[in-house]
Amino acid sequence: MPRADLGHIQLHVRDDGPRDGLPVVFSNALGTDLRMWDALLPHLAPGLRVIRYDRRGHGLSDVPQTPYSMGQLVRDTEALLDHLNIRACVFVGLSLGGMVAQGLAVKRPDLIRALVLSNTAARIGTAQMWRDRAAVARTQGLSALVDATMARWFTASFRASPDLALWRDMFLATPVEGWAGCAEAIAGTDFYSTTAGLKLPTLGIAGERDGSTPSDLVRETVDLVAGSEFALLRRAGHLPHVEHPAAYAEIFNRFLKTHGLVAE
Ligand SMILES: O=C(O)CC1=CCC(=O)O1
Repeated sequence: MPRADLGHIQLHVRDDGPRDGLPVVFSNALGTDLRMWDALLPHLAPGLRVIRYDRRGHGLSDVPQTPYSMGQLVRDTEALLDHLNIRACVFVGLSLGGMVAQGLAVKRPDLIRALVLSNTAARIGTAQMWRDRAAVARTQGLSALVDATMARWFTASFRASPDLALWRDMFLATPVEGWAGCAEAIAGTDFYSTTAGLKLPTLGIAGERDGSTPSDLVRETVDLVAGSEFALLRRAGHLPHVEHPAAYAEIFNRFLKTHGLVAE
């Protein structure tokens, strides 16, 4: 299914695996598209229905006129899951995707059975920082932000490898207005009080060398959810599933098994 028509927007989506498998929805980081999960998929437990999508303003999805709000990003995802007739999914959100995960879990608990908050937080950075970055993107282009972003996302050894090119290219291919609109949505987001009210199986994952959402920040958010679990990946940055896909999947698969979501 290339693009889902949700009425107010068309989003690029991939819906793979058996229709009757446990639905697992992956929600991307700012400046990435659904290919960001490619390396992880071969390591996931068998039999899952895997749904990935490009957020508004990213990848092959529509780029509506800005401003965007977090409420709109959550509504887009809600509409997508309703469109695909998905209920009780495992929702994996990384960074901005993890903010959407928190907002969606509060708004539509019927859609989410278990939550993975990866390299994310209830509030990321400061509002001014995101507004400043959005202004730089609009005036100078994403090329003015790419080096600093790669340094926050990846460890030095990964940055020295040929694999970095894919991520630079993906970031630079993001429509400027889409990136800036989503950055401004992050600027206006503070989920501390609402995330603290969540009651569902929740796994937090952090990277030891994450320059965007340091592990202590991720842990602080994950600890808001009673009974949550937390895992730290060593020698990993902001996208630990890219640098260590097998280790990331092992943590995820174990979480699914512990909660009886897949067979032992
Ligand atoms: O761009 C960054 O530093 C990291 C980031 C914050 C939100 C997101 O999705 O990526």
